[in-house]
Amino acid sequence: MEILLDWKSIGSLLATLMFIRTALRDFLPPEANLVLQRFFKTILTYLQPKTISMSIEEYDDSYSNDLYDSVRTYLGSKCFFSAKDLKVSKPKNSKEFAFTMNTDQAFEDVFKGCRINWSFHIEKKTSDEYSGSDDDKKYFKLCFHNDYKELIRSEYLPHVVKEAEVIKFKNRERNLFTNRSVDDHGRLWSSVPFNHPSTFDTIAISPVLKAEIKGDLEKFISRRDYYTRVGRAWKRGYLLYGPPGTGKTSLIASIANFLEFDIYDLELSSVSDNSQLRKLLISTTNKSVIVVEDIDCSVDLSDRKKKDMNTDDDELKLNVKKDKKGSYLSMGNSVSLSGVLNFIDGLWSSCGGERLIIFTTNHKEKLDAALLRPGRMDKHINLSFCDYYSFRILARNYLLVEEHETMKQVEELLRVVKVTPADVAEILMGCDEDIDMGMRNVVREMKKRLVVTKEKKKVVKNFEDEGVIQEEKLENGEEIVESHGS
Ligand SMILES: Nc1ncnc2c1ncn2[C@@H]1O[C@H](COP(=O)(O)OP(=O)(O)OP(=O)(O)O)[C@@H](O)[C@H]1O
Repeated sequence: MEILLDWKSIGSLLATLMFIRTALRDFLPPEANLVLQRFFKTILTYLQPKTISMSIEEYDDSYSNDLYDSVRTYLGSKCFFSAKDLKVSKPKNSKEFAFTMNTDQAFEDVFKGCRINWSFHIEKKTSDEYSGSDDDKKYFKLCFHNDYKELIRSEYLPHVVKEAEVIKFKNRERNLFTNRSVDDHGRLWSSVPFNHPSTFDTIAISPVLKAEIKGDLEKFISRRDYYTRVGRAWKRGYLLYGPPGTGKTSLIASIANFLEFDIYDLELSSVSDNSQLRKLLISTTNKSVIVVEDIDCSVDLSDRKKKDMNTDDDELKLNVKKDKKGSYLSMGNSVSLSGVLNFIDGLWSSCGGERLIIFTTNHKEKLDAALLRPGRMDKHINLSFCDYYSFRILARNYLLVEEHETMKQVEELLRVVKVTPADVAEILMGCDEDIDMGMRNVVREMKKRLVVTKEKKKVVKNFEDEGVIQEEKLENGEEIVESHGS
């Protein structure tokens, strides 16, 4: 009954309003009419909701949107306490849990009196040149009162970016080398910390090589205009090769520290296809080092010539990977060699920022010539066994010693015995309070190896006489001789 009355009242109110409106229009002069119209318009505008929204998409014209990345990190740390539906994961090797908002969840943030409502959305995409037709459009949406538009632009968004950087930095510090970045790229990136201690001062390589690398890096980062002028991507490719334990990883950390670049450790064997590879690469930030370690084990790169003939890009899918001994591991990887080569060749031409791509291998000889040709790997850096100069750096780092009575002996032994800097570092580690013991242990280890080498040579000699010798190379590059006599 009450409802009926209400409807009746509304009806009569509307009728009255119509009557007044007609009366006003007929009896008031046009000027007064205009003023009244403006008045009603202002009231209507005032009554309209003043919330405005902005969306922050994952990709901006197919290129990754840095702001999206920052928002994800920022909200990840904030939403734990307030969002009602969270995704939680523990990235492999990470000590931390990662929280992310589920889709269509809301989270309210307050900044300088302004309430900001955040939500996360995923929409099915129709087709996209870069990321493939089945990719989803992901975006964050923020809604706030119109009055705070300027505050959001000039203060809140920069605040989000800054906070995200602090969070990322703390995560790196906490998780050190093993941390994988918590992102929705399938956890393919490992983020390497900025505070890795290896620098050009601590790395044990020859001074000539050190100066050469530093000079090359300095030249590279100062040549933005040059790269723009010649129309090439501002990138440089390094190939670090040498036996295990000679400092390839340490050199990468030294380079990143020197340039103050981020490091992305790309696990090629985990990338499912070329489009994912492309997407990952364009999602890297400017000023970054992209590392593909043990390239010879990641995909079967040596197979190129066989498969390259008369095949198109799709056919060129390599479904194998090898372990360090060269045996084939599980199938399923479908990153093509052409995918890798294409990205080296300049996928980033229009990305702007500088990027260094570093490949490492223990077996340079296994790499395809196409991968080694100039333009793809601008610099090949050989890291080898410990020489006297490198040893002195390690002794200084680990024992704080410049001179010692055994130095001469060490120098002579290093001429004939192959030890890696990692071997020496292992021996010296923990001997900083007993320098003599540290140095003695190094000498003892090298003498042991010398005896073994001499023994082996003797065996070779004997077996050579019997004609049943087969030479092989150990993985660490040390030549050994094994007899396969009957
Ligand atoms: N040239 C070097 N200078 C200083 N330290 C080194 C050097 N080479 C190796 N080390 C020490 O040995 C450890 C292992 O070295 P690193 O991982 O850099 O070698 P790598 O060549 O990358 O080995 P792998 O091929 O097995 O990955 C390092 O943590 C470091 O302590």
